[in-house]
Amino acid sequence: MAGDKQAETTTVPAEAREKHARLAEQIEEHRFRYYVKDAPVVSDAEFDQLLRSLEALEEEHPELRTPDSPTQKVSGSYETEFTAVEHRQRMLSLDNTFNDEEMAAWTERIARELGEQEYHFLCELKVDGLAVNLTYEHGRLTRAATRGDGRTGEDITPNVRTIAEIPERLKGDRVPDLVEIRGEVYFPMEKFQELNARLVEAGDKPFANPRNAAAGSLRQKDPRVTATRPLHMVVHGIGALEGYTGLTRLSQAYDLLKTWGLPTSRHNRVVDGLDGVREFIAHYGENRHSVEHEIDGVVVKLDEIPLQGRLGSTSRAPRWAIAYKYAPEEVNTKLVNIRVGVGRTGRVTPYAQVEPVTVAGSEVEFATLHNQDVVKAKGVLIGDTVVLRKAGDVIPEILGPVADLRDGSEREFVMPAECPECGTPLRPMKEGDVDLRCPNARSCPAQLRERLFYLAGRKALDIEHFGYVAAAALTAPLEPENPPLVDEGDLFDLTIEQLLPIKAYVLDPDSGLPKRDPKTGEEKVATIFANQQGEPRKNALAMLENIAAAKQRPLARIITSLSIRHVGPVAAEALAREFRSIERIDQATEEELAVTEGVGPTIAASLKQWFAEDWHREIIRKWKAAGVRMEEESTGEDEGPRPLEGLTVVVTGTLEQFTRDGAKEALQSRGAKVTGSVSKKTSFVVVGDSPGSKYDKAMQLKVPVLNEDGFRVLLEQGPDAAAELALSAEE
Ligand SMILES: NC(=O)c1ccc[n+]([C@@H]2O[C@H](COP(=O)([O-])OP(=O)(O)OC[C@H]3O[C@@H](n4cnc5c(N)ncnc54)[C@H](O)[C@@H]3O)[C@@H](O)[C@H]2O)c1
Ligand SMILES: [Zn+2]
Repeated sequence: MAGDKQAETTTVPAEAREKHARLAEQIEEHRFRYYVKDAPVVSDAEFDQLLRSLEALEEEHPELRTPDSPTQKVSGSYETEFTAVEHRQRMLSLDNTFNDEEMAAWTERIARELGEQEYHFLCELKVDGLAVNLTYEHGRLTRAATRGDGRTGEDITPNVRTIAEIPERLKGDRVPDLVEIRGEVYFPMEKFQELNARLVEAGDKPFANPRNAAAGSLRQKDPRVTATRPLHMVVHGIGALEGYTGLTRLSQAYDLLKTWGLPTSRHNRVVDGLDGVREFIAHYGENRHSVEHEIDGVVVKLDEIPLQGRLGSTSRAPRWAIAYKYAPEEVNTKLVNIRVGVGRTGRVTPYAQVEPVTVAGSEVEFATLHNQDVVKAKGVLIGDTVVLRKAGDVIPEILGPVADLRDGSEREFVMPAECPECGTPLRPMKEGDVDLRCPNARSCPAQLRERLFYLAGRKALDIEHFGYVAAAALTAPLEPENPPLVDEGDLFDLTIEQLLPIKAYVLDPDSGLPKRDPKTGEEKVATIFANQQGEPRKNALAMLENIAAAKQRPLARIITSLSIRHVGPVAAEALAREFRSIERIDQATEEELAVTEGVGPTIAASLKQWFAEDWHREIIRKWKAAGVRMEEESTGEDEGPRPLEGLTVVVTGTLEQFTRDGAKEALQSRGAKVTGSVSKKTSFVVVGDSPGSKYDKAMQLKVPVLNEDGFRVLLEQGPDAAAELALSAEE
């Protein structure tokens, strides 16, 4: 008994106390870098993780939860260059949930506390920007401040006045004597790179991400600088209110704010209960990138204002609202190297190799950098810690460097002057082009490998068992010395005897780099087409069979497979339809080509250039001799262009600009088949509002899903362009 008593009064173990102090200090340091310097050195997710650890520790040892713990405060208060101003009503932070369970627990708590009361949830987007407080007195903007520690913020009135969206005067004749408007100021993602480019050019530090850019832009000593930044605002709350009564629902208050001319959100939705909340969370989880600003989650609030008052707040956050955070799309990682790759058309593009990180559910090791000017504009140095973003299905990209972590060992990237694979001096294709190209189109191993890989791919000849490794092995093997293919010409004459002795690197399809043995670290080399006994592998035989079968692909696919610049599957289809043979395309004049529907002058010029190369003509000659289809019978009927031929499309939900029949007709007139149920054979599912089960089925079967914008792209630009916009569960 005495022992138990003893245990109860025992103070927190020294170890836990030290851990608490260490964490608290780290958190304060990060907050200072984030809120005062606008230059955090860890990602938000890492920061949230630290805060969560501190909370867990305090859960275990409640004595550690003192009022000045970082878990109990709204950010911190710091000396800054700005004048301090008191908020009339405190500005709070929000408690976070990270999964459905936590969200359900919160709604249960609300239900328990409110008992019989009727209530609604107001779902909003959690705008990724910085919080500001606008004070309007008799309809006039008299002050704008940052959140600060929630009681005292920084006076940024002149800066906020430069934001066009924020009214100097509220509209309408019934405005309150005084009102505090809370909202989020954000910097649009698409303008972000422009800003960093300008900063780098002027010798200033670039921002790590758009949120820091918003905060840094707003917290400028000179408001003329702020005025040059494309800042926007979304209103998400009301603080003090005097001389106005009768507001009972927050959703209605927003309607009112809108009539006063304030920038309210068009995404808010009032729902009845947890199911509605879940739907909202799911919807914006899917459509995160069709919103005009970045979001890091959603915020769920009790809509009834009197009930908000009844639930009250803690020192840090209201009890009547909660944030739900989506999986982070930004992580910090190290930029290990910048490499250059050579594409199918010889374009040489730098790309980033980073320390592998998991982001948005997948491991990322490479990120695109487009060209040497982009590298410069982003202001990243090799060796930098960088912010890497992977948004949805988009290719990972580097946002910017964490400049504060530099130690002087970082170095600038220098674009090579020569092709990394064939040594030919690089040059722009045309004067004024930013992109550099390797002009050695025929035998640059990189270009040939990429062309073959494309030729065998789904968009062109669709040759199974002919992937990246085979393409590399056939064009640049380690043995024998002379590769079986020096261009595409001999593709259809390959024999198994040629394949068996080939030794080559086993390549990683993502990077094109040799795979390494995890134990020895050595690059993996293998006989690609033969087994250890020197007999043909099954795949090799299947590949040859499939190559032979590909000779009879439709003419349009044969044209596509030639990798003629600008001639993708859609243009190839148009050419095949109009000319019906390679020979007739060759013989057509540039004018004839240019006036062909779906072709146009750029493609016409490119075709003429292509056919002017002897080695290209030689490919055609060899293919023809090998029995590749070079012409197509006319079907006789004049059908007009059918760019969607062969596609099966399902339309579900309500579209804004099309009736269901209208959508169907638009598809059918372009040659697509429209069906009512989703299967693995469906090419696209077009979804409008409230799509229902077909949408779920599409996700389940990994069929590409298009929203209305994507649908329009499908109609106007064809399946390839639309596929890039498709949402899919693939990952
Ligand atoms: N990387 C770092 O070093 C670092 C340091 C400190 C804070 N942070 C990050 O800063 C963020 C801010 O932290 P926080 O304490 O303000 O908490 P928070 O961002 O999790 O939530 C509170 C804030 O959300 C904002 N908000 C956006 N949309 C809203 C809406 N519709 N309704 C109500 N509020 C809305 C408000 O400004 C509010 O103050 C967090 O994401 C945190 O990870 C990062
Ligand atoms: Zn080259």
